[in-house]
Amino acid sequence: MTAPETILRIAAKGDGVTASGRHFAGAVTGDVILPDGTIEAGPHHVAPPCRHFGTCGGCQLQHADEEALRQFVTERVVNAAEGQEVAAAEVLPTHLSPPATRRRATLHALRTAKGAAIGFREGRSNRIVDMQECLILDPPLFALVAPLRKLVAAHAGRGPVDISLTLADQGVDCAITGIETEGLAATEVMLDFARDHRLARLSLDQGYGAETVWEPEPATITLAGVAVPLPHGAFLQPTRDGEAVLLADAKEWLAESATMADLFAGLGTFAFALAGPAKVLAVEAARDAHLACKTAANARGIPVHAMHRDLFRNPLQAAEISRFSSILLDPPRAGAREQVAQIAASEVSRVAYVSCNPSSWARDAKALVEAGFRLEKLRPVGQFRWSTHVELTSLFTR
Ligand SMILES: C[S@@+](CC[C@H](N)C(=O)[O-])C[C@H]1O[C@@H](n2cnc3c(N)ncnc32)[C@H](O)[C@@H]1O
Repeated sequence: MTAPETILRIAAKGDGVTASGRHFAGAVTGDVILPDGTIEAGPHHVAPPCRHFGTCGGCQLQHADEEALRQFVTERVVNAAEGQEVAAAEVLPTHLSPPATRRRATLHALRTAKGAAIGFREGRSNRIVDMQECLILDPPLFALVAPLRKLVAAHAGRGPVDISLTLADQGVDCAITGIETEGLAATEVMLDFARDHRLARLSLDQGYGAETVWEPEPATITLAGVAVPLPHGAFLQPTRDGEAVLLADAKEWLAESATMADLFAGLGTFAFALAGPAKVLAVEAARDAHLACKTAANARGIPVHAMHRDLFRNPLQAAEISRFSSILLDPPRAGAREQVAQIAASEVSRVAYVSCNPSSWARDAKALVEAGFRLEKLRPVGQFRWSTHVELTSLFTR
């Protein structure tokens, strides 16, 4: 390289990119790459606030300031649309979740010669970063890290331990895989741990699936004012503030609809927010999530009809889709190619598409545009702050 080059944007995997298309790890928008390859920090380059940044795989972008982070999330979504030649009539302000709001996380732990290590893994490695601080976790989740370290040090075998933490209505729902509790004394230890730390639920998976050992009252998650039973491992939007933004968009965009289908509905995050007086069909393939949604809707007499169906193998057909005033879909990272083909072939004219993967969304968006839809609104959302995971909401009409 002969002349210094300025970083113009952050690429999908978190590297800084120059005008000539060169990628530099650790560089952010506005940094200058000197001829010897060193990074001269620009106005958007900040000192990473967490001591683990650089080794911990949980965050990739703590060296970017708020403006550069926002630009990254926005461009990921807008560029994905443009890459498929899908033009948005309006790009709404990007939402970024603040620090200390992540309400679910899976940590890894291992007993060591000195005690135990617990935390996220290093990037591209199985090594565990022993977490002394975490700026993304909701404080009740982080508060359990030190006690869990002690528990693993005293009671785990030599194998890996996985710990899923979710903030439920009653406190933290904790599911541990890899600690064996044979005998009464070992079980007592786990019960004491749950009681001492006021867990909402403690489940242990000893190779035969999650088994609840402590749950003083049924664990629930309140969605739009409805307390829904919380099954093990069920999907939840990662932050409350992010969920509120997704719901506000969906409610505004689908306000006029009398009947809706919420596809890939999970526990009913969108269905419960959109129902009444509107009627909502909530379709979901995970049986536990489907049953939780159904139970909550029936118990409260809410006009949500829960349907158990695999929408990859058996998407709602065009004739079924045409019965609804509008469709909301929020598929997993793979997107919803088969389902979108049926939506495209139907008579429905209003579709809200929420996505956690701009690439698969853009592919599906193109199929909708080819079927006569227009992308009216597009909002980039960054619930996984400081990471390269990006989400979005979008409204299509025809
Ligand atoms: C991104 S989550 C969204 C869940 C829900 N909309 C929410 O906001 O909480 C995607 C959901 O799709 C479900 N899912 C995955 N594959 C599916 C399939 N083939 N058919 C139907 N649902 C599926 C998952 O179980 C999960 O609940």
